[in-house]
Formats: sequence, C-alpha cells, structure tokens
Amino acid sequence: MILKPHIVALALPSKFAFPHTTKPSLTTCLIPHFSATPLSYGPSLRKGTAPSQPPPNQNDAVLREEAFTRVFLLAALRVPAAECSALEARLRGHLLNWPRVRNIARVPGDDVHPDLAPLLPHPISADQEEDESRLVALQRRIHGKADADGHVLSPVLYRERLARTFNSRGFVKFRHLAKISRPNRNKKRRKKKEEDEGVKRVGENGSAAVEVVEDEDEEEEEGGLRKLLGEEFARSKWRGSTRLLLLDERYASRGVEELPEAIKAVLKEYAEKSTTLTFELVRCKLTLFYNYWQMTEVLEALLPEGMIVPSAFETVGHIAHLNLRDEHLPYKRLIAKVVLDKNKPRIQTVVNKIDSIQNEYRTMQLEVLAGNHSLVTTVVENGIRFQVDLATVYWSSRLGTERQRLLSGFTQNDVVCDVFSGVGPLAIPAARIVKRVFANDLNPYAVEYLERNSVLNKLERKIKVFNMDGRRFIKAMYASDVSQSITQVVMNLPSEAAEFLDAFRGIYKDRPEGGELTLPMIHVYGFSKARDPEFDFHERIRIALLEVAVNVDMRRVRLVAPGKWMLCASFILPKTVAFANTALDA
Ligand SMILES: C[S@@+](CC[C@H](N)C(=O)[O-])C[C@H]1O[C@@H](n2cnc3c(N)ncnc32)[C@H](O)[C@@H]1O
Repeated sequence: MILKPHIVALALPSKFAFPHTTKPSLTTCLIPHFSATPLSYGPSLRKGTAPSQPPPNQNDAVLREEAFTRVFLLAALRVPAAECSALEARLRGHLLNWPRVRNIARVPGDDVHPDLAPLLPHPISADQEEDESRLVALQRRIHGKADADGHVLSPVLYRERLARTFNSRGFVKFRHLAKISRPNRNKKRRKKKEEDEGVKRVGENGSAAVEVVEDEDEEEEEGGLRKLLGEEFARSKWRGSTRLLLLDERYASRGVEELPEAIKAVLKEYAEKSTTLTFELVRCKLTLFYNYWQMTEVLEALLPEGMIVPSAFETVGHIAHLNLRDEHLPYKRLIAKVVLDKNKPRIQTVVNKIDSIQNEYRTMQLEVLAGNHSLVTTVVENGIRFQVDLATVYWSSRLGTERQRLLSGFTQNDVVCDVFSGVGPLAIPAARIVKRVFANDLNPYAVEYLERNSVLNKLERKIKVFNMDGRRFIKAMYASDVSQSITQVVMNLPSEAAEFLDAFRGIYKDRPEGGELTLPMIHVYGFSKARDPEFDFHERIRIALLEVAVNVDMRRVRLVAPGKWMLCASFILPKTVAFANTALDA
C-alpha cells in the first residue's frame, strides 16, 4: 500500500475532500500590452492575468521569471480518475487544446490509493459517526499509531516511521537508507517552490499548475448537474481518485445549462451507465509559468516593440552561438539567458560573435553571455565525434551538408590531401572511405584537435597529420614519393584558397612528360560578391594557375551574407600547369 502525503486530505469528510483554494485574488495587474479582447485561440503572454506587477525589464536587467506567470480561468469537469481517459476521448473537441498543456489535470489531493478507497467514508452511509471512527483509524495508520488500534503496520508505514526517527547523520545501521529516502536536491527545491506557491506543478519542467477555485455558484452548479443527470447525482460524494478534464476556453464562464448539448449527452449517458459515477463542474485557475513559454514568446515580450526578435542561432555541441545585431546589444544578457533557459540541457553556454572572422586561423572572437564558460565541446556529425575548442580553432556546422556532398564523390581507391583541414570535419570521415588521408593545418591547436579526433574515432592509422603553411604542404606532398597516390585535393579556406593554387605549377616539371602521372582532382572553395560569382571565381582560379583555359565544375555552396556567395570549384589539375616551368617559389 502506497501512502502519499496528500491522501490525508482525501481521508477527511466529504466537505473537506477537495480543499478548494479560495477564489483567486484577481487584484492582478495586466501586463502593459494586455488587450481586454482575447487575441486568438490559445495561451499568450498578452492574455490571461499576471499575478504580480512585472517591473519593466530594462536593458540588461536581471530577467524576472515571475513576470511571465499568467493565470487563466477555465471550467473543468471533475470526474473519477478511472473514467477520465474514456471521457476524454468522448469529449475531445470540447476540451482545452493548448500546446503543451494536458487537458487531463491533476490537483493536490486528487489521488487516493485503491487500497484506501474502502476505508473512506461511504458516500451513502447514514451513520456519520461510523465514518468518523473509520477516519480516525485511517489517520492513525497513516501516522504510524495503528498498533493501538490493533492493526499491524504495513512494511511501508513501518519503514517510513523508522526513517523519521533518524536524522541525516543517524543512518549508521542503514547505510543506503539515507540515499534512498532523501529526494535529490533539484526535486527538493522544486517541491519547496511548489509548497511556497501552494500549487502542484505539472507539465514539462513544472511549466503549469491547475488549482480548483472555490465557486460561489457551487450550489447552483450542483443543482444544474442534478437537473441534467437526475436526482441520483446528489446521492454520492467523491470516493477515490479524481481528475479534472479541462474544458475548452470558450466554456470558461459557462454554467452546466450553457454547456454544448454534445457534452451534456455524454455526461448523461455515463451517469446512466454507472451508479457510482459523479461529475462536478468546477472553475479552475490554470497558471502557466516562465517555463511554459517558448523562446520567441518570451523574447517578444522582453524586447521593445518593433525590434526584430533573434530566433535562430547556430549550435556547436553544447554551445549556442548568437550573431546579435547592434540593436540587440543592450539586451544581450537577457536574450542569452532566455536562449539558455529555453534550450537546456542541450545548450549549456551562450556566446555572441564579437567580430567577423578576420584572423589567420579563422577563429571567432566570442563573448560568453550565459551559462558555463567552457568553449571546449564535442560535436557529433554523421556519427563522427569531434572535439573542438571554439576559443582556439575553427568550426562551422553549416558546412556539414557540403562535406557530405564532397565525401559522396570519394571512393576506396582515393588518397585525399586536405590542405586546410581544421580539426578534421572532412579529413576524418574521408578516412573511413578512402585509402589514406594527408591532413594539414597551420593552426597548432587545430592540429592537436585533429590528432585527438582521429584517435577518438579510431582512424589515426589512416590519417597523417601535418602542421605547416598550405603552400609548403602542397609542394612537400608533390616532392615526396606519395605524390603519385594523391587523387583528391581539398582546399577549404574560402577567403584565399584560390591564391594557393600557384603551388601546383610545375609540381611535375622534373618528371618525363610522357610517363604515367596522376593528376589530382582539386576542390577549391572561394567567396564572391560579384554579379556573376561563377565567372568571378573562375577568373581568380585561372589567374592563380596562370592558365588560360581551365575546365571547371562550379557550384554555389551557400549565401554567407547578403550578396556574398561561397562557391566550390572542382577541376582536374591541367597537365600544362603540373609540367609548367614557371613555378613561382614561395
Ligand atoms: C575555413 S577553415 C576550414 C577548416 C576545415 N576545413 C573545416 O571545414 O572546418 C580554414 C582553416 O585553414 C587554416 N589555415 C589558415 N591559413 C592557413 C595556411 N596558410 N596554411 C594552412 N592552413 C591555414 C585555419 O587554421 C583553419 O583551420
């Protein structure tokens, strides 16, 4: 038998059986842009009432979660718990249909263990005294004084009593009891908050609470139901667990008579079928807390009217990476806090890009605005894990699709040279497909993470790592005996990779031209703001190779800024370039 604290309330005589809260003090204040006429269907921060005056959130002031609490008055049918699912199915269309709010609600004291039900006062018992004595016996059992009544304590009650006699240090004999009995800190904190609020929170993260509000028209309602369901309805009071079926917001202030015929018909049918079935039409308060509202709803309410709400951000592992406009900067910490709150636990850190990427290693200048300050994170892309430190290396999840496209063109016979490999988002998955990968980056931190990631993904034997300038790397590769094996070269440094292509001029100048030599497929990335980006990028490639005609397969990768395209050009290194005598020495 499981006893829960609020069962005591249910064990009280029927008039106390459902400790109704007092009518909500609606000396509430309306938030500034509250409109008296409901806006649209569904909950909104601009509807309902706010229980306390929310102080204006100014600039980077601390976010006050209480300011986002909204109370909605609704009507509900209190029904026996056992019947509730069936009734829900029958009444669908008339029940509350708000996102993330269950239309079956539970309120404090709604549950009673089935074993206890027979012990509760019988609804039609004429003998009030007998009921009272049963009640006393029940209370005693709950509070562990049952021996006096001749009842043997259940093992659960016995253990509970035992647990109460120990303090936190006193569990010497029962080493694990403390651990088992003590709720975890978060649970404790949440419970305390609920106790302070006097409500039982429901929903994800305790985002909502339902309270029954004492209704002045209770008598009248009961009379209405009696009229509707017949005199039998009056015979019984609650016996056992109950649930509330929240009715659609349109019926919030309706009496029984005013409910739609469809609802009345279902209730009538059920009442006729069952002799123990009881219904009650109650008024209730649905409170939606800060946790309920979605990121954009909160931000919309926080930011000055007319300001564009930042709604998207890039994620890198546990880090949310914002790109705030100047107008958002006075509110940056508030925005970051909301982003963090609304995306936990996936997001643990919120950062804002301070400046555009300008440095040699393409790392971003980031300011941590909320959450923990670690910029070391793990990203999973297509089943491969990458460790990155955003403070010291480059990473962009936006290129994931492009990487997949490139990888899909590789085969097991390929040998890949990744000239600007970063921490290995292309080199590592490529190593799964191809024969061998030579990966290089100038940034020593990127190289360190590249090696770490190769090991993490058990591919270190297929990847050889270099830490040198890209031009030197190309020359070194083609001066070595692996040159003939290289079939694919990837150059992803869009701001200047094209200008590194000169390194290919004359790579075979010392070899006999008639012999069998491998000419690699080069994939080079670039940006262009020109009206004809393809033509512009092609021009740059031809200039770097000092070649008049290069047969290039060009494609647009993505628009990185208004009017600025990132492109990828793929072409086989022209023989004339490879055997040219005019190689420029770096
Ligand atoms: C745009 S990132 C691309 C990294 C990686 N391919 C990716 O997709 O995440 C360019 C990389 O080139 C490296 N880099 C910059 N200049 C370089 C150079 N001269 N030689 C070699 N690597 C360089 C940077 O450190 C950076 O990791």
